[in-house]
Amino acid sequence: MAGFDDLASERSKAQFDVEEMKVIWAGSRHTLEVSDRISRLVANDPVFRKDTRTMLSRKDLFKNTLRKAAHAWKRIIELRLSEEEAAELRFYVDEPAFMDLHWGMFIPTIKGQGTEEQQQKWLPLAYKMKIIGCYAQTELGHGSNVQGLETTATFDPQTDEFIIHSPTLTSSKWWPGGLGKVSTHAVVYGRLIIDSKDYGVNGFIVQLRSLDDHLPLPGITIGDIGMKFGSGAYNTMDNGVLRFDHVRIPRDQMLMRVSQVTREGKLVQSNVPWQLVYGTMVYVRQKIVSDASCALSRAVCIATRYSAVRRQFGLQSNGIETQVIDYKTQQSRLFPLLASAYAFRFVGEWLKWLYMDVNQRLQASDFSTLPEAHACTAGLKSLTTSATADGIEECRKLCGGHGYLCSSGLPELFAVYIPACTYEGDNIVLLLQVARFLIKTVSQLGSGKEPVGTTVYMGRVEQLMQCHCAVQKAEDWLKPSVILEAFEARSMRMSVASAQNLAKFDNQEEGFLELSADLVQAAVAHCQLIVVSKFIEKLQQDIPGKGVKGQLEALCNIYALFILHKHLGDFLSTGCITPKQASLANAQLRSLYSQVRPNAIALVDAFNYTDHYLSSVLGRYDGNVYPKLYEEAWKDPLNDSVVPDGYQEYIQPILKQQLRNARL
Ligand SMILES: CCCCCCCC/C=C\CCCCCCCCCCC/C=C/C(=O)SCCNC(=O)CCNC(=O)[C@H](O)C(C)(C)COP(=O)(O)OP(=O)(O)OC[C@H]1O[C@@H](n2cnc3c(N)ncnc32)[C@H](O)[C@@H]1OP(=O)(O)O
Ligand SMILES: Cc1cc2nc3c(=O)[nH]c(=O)nc-3n(C[C@H](O)[C@H](O)[C@H](O)COP(=O)(O)OP(=O)(O)OC[C@H]3O[C@@H](n4cnc5c(N)ncnc54)[C@H](O)[C@@H]3O)c2cc1C
Repeated sequence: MAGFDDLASERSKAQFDVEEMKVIWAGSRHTLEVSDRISRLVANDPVFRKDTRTMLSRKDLFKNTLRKAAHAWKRIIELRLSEEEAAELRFYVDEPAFMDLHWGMFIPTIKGQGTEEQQQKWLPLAYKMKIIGCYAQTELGHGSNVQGLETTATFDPQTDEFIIHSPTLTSSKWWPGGLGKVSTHAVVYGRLIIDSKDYGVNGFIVQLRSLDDHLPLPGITIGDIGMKFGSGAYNTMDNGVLRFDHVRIPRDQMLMRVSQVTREGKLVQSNVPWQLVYGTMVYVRQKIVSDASCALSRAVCIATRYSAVRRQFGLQSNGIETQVIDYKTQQSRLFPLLASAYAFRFVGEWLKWLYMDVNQRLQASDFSTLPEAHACTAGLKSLTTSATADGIEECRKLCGGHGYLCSSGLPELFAVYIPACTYEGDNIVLLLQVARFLIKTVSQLGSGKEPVGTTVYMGRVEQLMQCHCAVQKAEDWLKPSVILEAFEARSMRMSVASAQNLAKFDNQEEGFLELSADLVQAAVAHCQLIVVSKFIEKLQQDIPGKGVKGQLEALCNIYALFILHKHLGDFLSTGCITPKQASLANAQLRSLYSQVRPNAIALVDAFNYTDHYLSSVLGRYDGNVYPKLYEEAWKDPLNDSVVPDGYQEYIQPILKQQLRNARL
């Protein structure tokens, strides 16, 4: 039967060891074992079913999410799951919920911005979930502009308390996940006011609801901000609104690692940079990059399997039509996304390492790598989430009409994913941060301050401003050194050109605003260079397993040459390559697609996703698409009755009217 046979035959064609590729994808044999075991545990538990999600009303959907979260927590306790296993469980439960903000933002904020004493007081309560917290930063009037927040925290020396207040409508907290209906506590960001002087934004731990009856405490107004894009999707989350009317909290509930307020009302700065108040965002942006590879690989897995099952046109001698995956246009849209999923996986791995390294340095009072960590997390968060959101939509189109059905799993994946382009920093705003970092780095060249980390290449500015790409034949594009130089030269030249244009302005801030669209492109070029270089570095590691390294090399080259093709204007206009070399790159790309084609199904099998996680009829492991699509359609509540509700009120009268008109 079509589907079963197609995918089995595809799997038999694979030219590499899929089991070893699973280890590479997971990160280690241990991680693969944990992920495999937990994914099956979730798939086999009826409470974690997902199939009715898009048909539930908001209230039922939300209650179902609460049920799942409570059940997840119960299983975590019963099975004594480690933090790693619990995180895998959350991943495979696959539903945004208040727990994400509690574990992903509230706890990390206390850890990163609280003093030892504050951590000792609050963390045990949070770890045992005796309190549930969220991250209340964004307001109705300001999200990107954190320094523009209006909530006030005024110190009252009489009572040794802060008075938390929402002075305007636009100061209402707006968006925090978990806030609307669940959280008992929040880290609230507000302006620290002492003796009428504004000391800027800081974090405060505020209790919101009673631990007895869950009612908001006096002076606090809370609710959900309403339905969001798509059915199911992010509507499992209670993004909330919050207002304070002179709510008092003890002084020791200001997070005081960065600066302290004494009993006398004096502000004392510690030796850590004030930017640490933004530290949780660096942590979460790093996590979001890893998540991007998961979301993109999931969509790619669905589209690749379906493309091997789906046949259209091109009747062959054996009477069978062509698999759509064999069309070159399908390959040229699908395989770069497959390559991007792997590329984002490896850059995510590296970013996790970078974050851990920065954290260790911070503990030892070495703050030197914080600007680089901020630029990398901001830039890569922006690059990977934008590409993933676009990629999921492309996968939907790659699945033709059936991709538009909820049972394909793609519409809900798209709807739940796209806010990643906005939350934790709007993607353009974040690229502008990278641009500032690049301009600063360029301005310091030749000053004796050597560029570090991902900007080391800028130290070779003279060479990179003049070099000429050495490619003479298509295969030359397979050399990592050739690819790296082209990407480095493009990024260097775009940053230098931006810096030179900026220097023409008397007022640098005005110049930055005027040139911001170009600056964003320079930032994108730098971030793409990071992704390419981290993929190349990954290939320099010991990679066991028959044929595994070869497949990864092909994917790395596809990613790089696809980006080169997509941004050809940059590469040509900066003179990094010639039009002839561009056309050789394109020829090489086509040849790489042919190389990946027989391995495509095995390359998506290596993600090791269960059918439960994919929740897609089109992406089923067994390829049994058509009977299941047919079966799925009959489950729609609209098919509960043969004649629909409303027939007598609305259809019959029309038909009768038509009959009468016809008689006239
Ligand atoms: C089912 C249940 C199971 C239970 C299982 C339990 C186990 C579960 C385990 C784990 C689950 C974990 C899940 C984790 C995933 C989390 C989920 C995520 C969901 C997402 C929710 C979304 C949350 C949010 O959106 S929070 C709000 C985020 N807001 C923003 O991002 C705002 C964006 N704006 C900014 O960041 C900044 O204001 C700015 C960057 C735009 C800067 O503005 P600007 O005014 O220009 O600059 P200024 O503020 O003055 O700063 C100047 C200097 O500071 C430097 N700088 C800026 N930002 C940073 C930074 N973050 N770090 C370091 N330095 C920074 C900047 O470069 C300037 O430096 P300079 O040297 O002066 O140039
Ligand atoms: C699903 C979801 C969950 C969220 N969860 C939380 C949460 O838990 N806690 C929390 O505190 N917040 C949360 N947020 C809020 C989120 O962090 C902000 O929405 C985000 O930071 C963007 O800010 P904004 O809404 O103010 O966008 P704006 O800044 O108003 O953006 C609007 C437009 O203006 C552009 N723009 C803005 N500034 C500039 C500039 N300087 N230069 C050029 N263009 C600019 C942007 O690119 C964008 O196109 C969440 C948001 C969403 C969608």
